[in-house]
Amino acid sequence: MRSLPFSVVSKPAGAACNLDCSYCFFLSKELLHDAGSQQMSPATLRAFVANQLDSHPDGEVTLTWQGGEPTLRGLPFYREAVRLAEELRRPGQRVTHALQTNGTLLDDDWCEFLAAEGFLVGLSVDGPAEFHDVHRVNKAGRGTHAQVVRGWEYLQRHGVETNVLCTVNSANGDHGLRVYRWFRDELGARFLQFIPIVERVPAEDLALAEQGWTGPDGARLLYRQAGNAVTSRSVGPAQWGRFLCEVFDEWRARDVGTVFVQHFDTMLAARFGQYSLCVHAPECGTALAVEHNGDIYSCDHYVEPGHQLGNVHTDAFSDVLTGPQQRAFGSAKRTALTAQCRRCPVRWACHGGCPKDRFGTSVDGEDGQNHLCEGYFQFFTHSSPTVERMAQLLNSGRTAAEVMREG
Ligand SMILES: C[S@@+](CC[C@H](N)C(=O)[O-])C[C@H]1O[C@@H](n2cnc3c(N)ncnc32)[C@H](O)[C@@H]1O
Ligand code: SF4
Ligand code: SF4
Ligand code: SF4
Repeated sequence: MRSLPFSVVSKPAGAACNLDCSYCFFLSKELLHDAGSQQMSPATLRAFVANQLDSHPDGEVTLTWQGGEPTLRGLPFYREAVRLAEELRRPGQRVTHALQTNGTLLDDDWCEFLAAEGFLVGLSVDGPAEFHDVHRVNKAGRGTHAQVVRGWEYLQRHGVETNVLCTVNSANGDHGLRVYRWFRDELGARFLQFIPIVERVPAEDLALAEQGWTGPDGARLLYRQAGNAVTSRSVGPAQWGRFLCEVFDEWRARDVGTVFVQHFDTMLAARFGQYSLCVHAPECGTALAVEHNGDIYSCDHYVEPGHQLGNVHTDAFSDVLTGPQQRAFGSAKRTALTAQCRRCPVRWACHGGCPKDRFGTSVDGEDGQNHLCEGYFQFFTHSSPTVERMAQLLNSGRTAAEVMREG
């Protein structure tokens, strides 16, 4: 059978984290497991790596570590992961490594290793301190900006390839230009990804969710994609659209070809029928998540009962991907589009957005409209003429950056 291209994020330290970001529902996922260690065992690591390699017999394999905070699993675990990949890979198979981190525990030892092994690192930063420190706090509730910037500096000093992941939320949502310029001019970042915070929650759980998923009596709530209320930490639909438009205008005027913003690259690729971001692809279902105990889930945003597909010890990734449950999960993204989406002029770029955010009502009164639709529509409509022009330039053998000279 032909192997499907797919990706997996895995959680070597489970949902454990040294921070307590107020919008982070991933922390609640520890409730899925019995109390005890959330550390991925050597046996599960081996099964995970072998399963990945077996399911990509001829392609390139990326081992992506996430969390919780994956650096809590310690450097020896990753040295072993790299060694195992080398031991188990077939001739001609290439293995690359990626780590998504809050950056606060990075030091010279870590960064020397990450550089030597060619890791691609995603670093979470929500812009300048005045915004970042609102939500990205440690267990004592203190902002973590200074530690994250120190982590960035270690990464730079050792030449580690780094992407910045910036969530867009209630604190920074009205400041797209300031955030973008800070990344470009003060941090010196060149690869940026913006993720909208949409903390969807049933109305009856909203009060608890606003307190960070733990009530005064210590009651905890397992986060699920359910309900149609959102926390006050979430970005608003129009705010999300304005944020992206502000960043786009600055990028289009100055930075095409020198700063890479995932949403803009994705849009240009979609113009050529290629989909690099599941959120704006016609279908999804090829981005799996693996918990520390090896349990496999449909997607990192659906680590919840009802979406478990198997376990790395017993089920091949290639089988769970092509099984009926996951195929239905992936194609529902297309088949469940509302009539408003189906006739939308920017559907080619948007594709209705992520199913987890489809809890709004369409203009026709139909359920299942993306909560962020207004913002997506605004952004994709605003940027379409420029993207179209870039596509024309590329088709005529020129560079997309030439669009900047055209004013
Ligand atoms: C869950 S963290 C795990 C890795 C690491 N601890 C970090 O912060 O980068 C992965 C990414 O998810 C983002 N994230 C956290 N809470 C989120 C939420 N409610 N919605 C969308 N993304 C979220 C984080 O900001 C981070 O960029
Ligand atoms: S550092 Fe990452 S895992 Fe930890 S609380 Fe923040 S977003 Fe969540
Ligand atoms: S549910 Fe959303 S995040 Fe998950 S694979 Fe589909 S589009 Fe991507
Ligand atoms: S912009 Fe709105 S209507 Fe258009 S495809 Fe996206 S979610 Fe659907």
